[in-house]
Amino acid sequence: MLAIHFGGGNIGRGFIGEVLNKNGFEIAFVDVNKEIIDALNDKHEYTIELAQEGTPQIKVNNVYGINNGTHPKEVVASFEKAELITTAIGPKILPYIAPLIAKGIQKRKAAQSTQPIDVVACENMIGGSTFLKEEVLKHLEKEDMDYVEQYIGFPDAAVDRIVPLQSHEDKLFVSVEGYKEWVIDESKLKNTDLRLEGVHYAPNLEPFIERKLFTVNTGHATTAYVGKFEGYKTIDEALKDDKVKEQVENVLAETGALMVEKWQFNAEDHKAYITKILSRFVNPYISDDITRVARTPIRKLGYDERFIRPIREANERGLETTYLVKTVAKALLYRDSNDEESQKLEKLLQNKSVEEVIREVTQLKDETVIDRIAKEYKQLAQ
Ligand SMILES: NC(=O)C1=CN([C@@H]2O[C@H](COP(=O)(O)OP(=O)(O)OC[C@H]3O[C@@H](n4cnc5c(N)ncnc54)[C@H](O)[C@@H]3O)[C@@H](O)[C@H]2O)C=CC1
Ligand SMILES: O=P(O)(O)OC[C@H]1O[C@](O)(CO)[C@@H](O)[C@@H]1O
Repeated sequence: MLAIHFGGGNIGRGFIGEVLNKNGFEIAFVDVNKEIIDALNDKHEYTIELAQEGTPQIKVNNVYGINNGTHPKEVVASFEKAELITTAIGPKILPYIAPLIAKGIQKRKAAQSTQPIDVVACENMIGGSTFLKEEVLKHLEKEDMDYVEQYIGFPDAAVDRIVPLQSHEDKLFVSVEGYKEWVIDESKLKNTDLRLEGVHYAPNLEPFIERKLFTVNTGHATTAYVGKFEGYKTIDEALKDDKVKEQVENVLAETGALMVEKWQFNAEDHKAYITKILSRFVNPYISDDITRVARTPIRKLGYDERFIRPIREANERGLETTYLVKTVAKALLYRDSNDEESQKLEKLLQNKSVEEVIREVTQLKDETVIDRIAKEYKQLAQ
């Protein structure tokens, strides 16, 4: 059984690889990072270490690498015998791998394969696989459409495991937190015979992905933007400051109220979920750089992303958004000289009014919310 996984980075090796290996798959990691690909082809195995007491290790074997930059045809050829396709490559990169996936699908069609297969995007975004499908369809012909609809599934998914930026002498070694959650929308599966152990199949993914994105990712990003504003470098360091911690708790109370109202999560259970998530952020075995969690602020300030969507949806329901709005203002002030989007944001704010920048970046139409964010920003920027 072969699985093709796009993105041999932290979550690819540190989570998806572990699950696929446990389920008996041979894994072809597709990546443009030559060092990673060469190491995979040299060793055919790697080690995951759990960042918890005793630091237990897990071996992942039966793996190899394909460099899609230099060997795209090899990627396409491997689609013929693959039984699962996954990605963990970053939302912005999905359009760049879409042409290869389209060619791979055409390869299966040419081989008259009637074995259904699923393409699962494991990215931090709502509707990741659906978005990838739209990108893939752009590279297919009209006559391919029936084949895609019949045999190729793009079920959305949510993945949750904290894997910080890290660097080891062994390029494949990866340290991850013990906690893990991978949920796949079973309603969009085509290969319904394949059920991965370690994956939860949900008839309706939306509550899971929203609860995860608007708690783990909103909470983490709040820690990062507020923490950076207060002068910290790492997530755990920032959360030791009560000012930061309180803002994170207040933000999660706001998104929590929305989740409880929208999806009828039990309020007490949701409180316990928040407590669990906060304890993961301060895991003493992990040092997570603020720059990783805050990366690409323009994307994170997007219309359907971790701040703006809860603000919009809470407003529609008359719920509180004071601390979400305060955090967006701090995100606008986030600066990292190595982050292109942060640099772009700074330039935008130098050349346009903050109201214009908020409209452009968040796509918000509600002028009252735009004014509230702008007011907070102006106070902070003084
Ligand atoms: N690190 C984490 O804790 C988690 C990350 N995620 C999501 O997983 C995705 C990947 O995140 P990480 O693994 O942290 O990032 P990463 O940077 O460690 O891994 C991404 C990999 O994609 C490769 N890549 C970039 N452009 C490529 C291209 N055009 N073709 C082939 N490969 C390419 C990079 O070389 C890298 O190895 C993101 O969407 C992230 O939001 C989701 C849950 C947890
Ligand atoms: O990967 P993104 O979307 O840039 O956001 C980083 C977030 O993703 C995670 O790595 C996993 O959900 C979190 O630790 C962090 O909040």
